[in-house]
Amino acid sequence: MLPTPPARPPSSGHSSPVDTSELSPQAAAATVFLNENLGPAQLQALFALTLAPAGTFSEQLREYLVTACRLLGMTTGILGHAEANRYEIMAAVNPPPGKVEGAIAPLNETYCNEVVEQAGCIAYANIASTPALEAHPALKSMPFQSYIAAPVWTEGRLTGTVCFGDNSPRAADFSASDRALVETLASLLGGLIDRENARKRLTSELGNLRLAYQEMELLFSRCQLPMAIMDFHGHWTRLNPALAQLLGTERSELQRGALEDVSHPADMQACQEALLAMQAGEITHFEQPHRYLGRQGQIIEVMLHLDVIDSHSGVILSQHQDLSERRSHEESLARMRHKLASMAPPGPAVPSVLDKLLPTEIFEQQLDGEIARSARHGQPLSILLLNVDAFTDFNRQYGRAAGDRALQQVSTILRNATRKSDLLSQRDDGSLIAVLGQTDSSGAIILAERVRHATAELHGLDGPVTCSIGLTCYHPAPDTLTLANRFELCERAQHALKKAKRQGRNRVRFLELEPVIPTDTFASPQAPSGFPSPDLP
Ligand SMILES: Nc1nc2c(ncn2[C@@H]2O[C@H](COP(=O)(O)OP(=O)(O)OP(=O)(O)O)[C@@H](O)[C@H]2O)c(=O)[nH]1
Repeated sequence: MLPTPPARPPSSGHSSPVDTSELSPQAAAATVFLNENLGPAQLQALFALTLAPAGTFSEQLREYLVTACRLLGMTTGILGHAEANRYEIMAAVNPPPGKVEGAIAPLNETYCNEVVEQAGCIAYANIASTPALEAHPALKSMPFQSYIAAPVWTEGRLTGTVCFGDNSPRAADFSASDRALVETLASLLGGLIDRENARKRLTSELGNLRLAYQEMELLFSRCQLPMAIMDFHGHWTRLNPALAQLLGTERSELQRGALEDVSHPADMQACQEALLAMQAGEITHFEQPHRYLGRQGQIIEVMLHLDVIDSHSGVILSQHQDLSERRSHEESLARMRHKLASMAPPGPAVPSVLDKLLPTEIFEQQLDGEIARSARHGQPLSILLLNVDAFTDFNRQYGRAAGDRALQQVSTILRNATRKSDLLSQRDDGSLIAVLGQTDSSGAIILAERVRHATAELHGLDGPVTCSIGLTCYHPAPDTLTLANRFELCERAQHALKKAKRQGRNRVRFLELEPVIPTDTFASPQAPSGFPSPDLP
C-alpha cells in the first residue's frame, strides 16, 4: 500500500528557503531560482525557459525536458503524474520503448515511487552497482544505468515527478548543482501545470457562464411574464417582449425610458421610495398594485414586483402580473353573484359590500388623520363623491331592494378601483365617498372615469344605472404648515358633484380646492361636522 502523496513541506529543499507569504505572485514565483547550488549556465537556461514560453502546453513541457537533458547530459526526460499507485506519463523526451505520453504503469514498479515516498530528490549515478536497487521492478522495464528525479508539486501537493535517465552510468556521482537543477525544474513544471489547470478551469467556468447567460437570455425573451431590468433610478435597461406587448409600445422605445414615463403618477411615489430604500440596502423586495398608462391613455393594472439582483451595481428585476383579467373576472363574478341572489328566494340577510364601508363617524376621524398624513409627507389626497343618477326614480320603478342591489354593485366597482388603504363610506343620502391617498387630480380623474364607465356597463340589474362623480384634490404646501379642512374638502367635492348633475349626469367633474385654512381653525368648534347634503337641481 503506497502512502498518499504528501503536502509540500515548509522548505522545498532549497538551500536558502524564503518566506513567500508577503511577496507578490511574480516575486514568489521568482524564488524558485534562489537555489545557491545552481550554476550560472543552469540559471540562464532555466530563466530563458520561463521568459519566452512558446507553443502549446505539451510543447512547453517538452521544451523544459529537452533543456534539462542538455544541461544534465542525459538522453531521456520524463514528466509523470502520480496518483495512488498509478503513474501516467504526461510528457517524454527520447523515452524507452512503450514509455510514451499517456502510458500508464503501477507507481510501485517505477523508480519514481522512491521519489514520491521520500518526497525529495533521488539520484543513482550507477544503477547496476547500487545494491538497494538489485530487486527493483523498474530494472526490468527501464534500461537506465543512471537516473535522477525530483517530486513535482501542484497546488501544494505532491502530484508527480520529473526524471532523467541514461543508458550509461555516470563517471561520477550527480553533483549538488545537478540536483538543484532537477529540483528547480520540478518547481517550474509545477507552476506551469498549476497555470494550465487554472486556465482550463477558467475556460470551463467561462463556458458555463456563457451557457447560463444564453439560457437566461432565452428565458427572459420568451417568458410570457412581462419583465424588465432596471437600475436604482427606475431606468429600464432591458425589457422583454411580453412587457412591451402589455404596454402596447415598441421595446426599443421603452428601453430608452424609465418606469416613471409610463406609470400612473399616483403610483410612482411609493415606487421611488422603494428604489431609494433598495439603493440604501434597506430592502431587497417590493410589491404593489401598480397602474401603467397605455399608449391610448388606458389604465393597465398590474401587480408590480421589484427584486434587487445585484445591489453593488444596482440591478433590479421587475416583474408584472397583469391584473386586468383578474379585475374583469372579479366583476363578472360579482355580477353573477348578484344575478343569482336576485333569482333566489328571500333568505337570511347576507352582509353586503356596503356593510364593509366605514361608518360615517369613523370615516370622518380617519379622514382627518389622512389629511394630516398627507400634509406631513407633502403628498396629494383626493376626495371622490359618487351619486347614482335618478336613484329616487330607480327605487320607485324597480323597488328599494333592486336599488340596494344596484348600489352594492356600484360600491364593489369603487372598492375594486381603489387601494385597500383608501377610505370608503356611504352617506345618508346614499352617495358613496372615497378618500384616495397619495392621488393627485389626474390620478383621481382617471380612476373616477373608470368607475363611471364600469357603472354604465353593469349588466344583470333591474334597470340601467349611471352615476355622477364629483372630485377635489388637496395638494399640501409643505412650507405653509396648513392643513386642509375636512369640511372644506367634502364641500368642494359636493360642488363638483352638483356640477356633474347640472351638466346632464353620468359624468365626472373636478373642482380645485380653495386656498387651505390654517391649522388652528381646523378643529374650530364652529366648523360644521358631517357632510353637507347634496343640493342638486
Ligand atoms: N335603494 C337605496 N336607496 C337609497 C339608499 N340610500 C339613499 N337612497 C335613496 O337614493 C335617493 C337619493 O336621491 P338623490 O341623490 O337626490 O338622487 P335623485 O334626485 O333621485 O337623482 P339625481 O339627483 O339625478 O342623482 C333617495 O331617494 C334615497 O331614498 C340605499 O342605501 N338604498
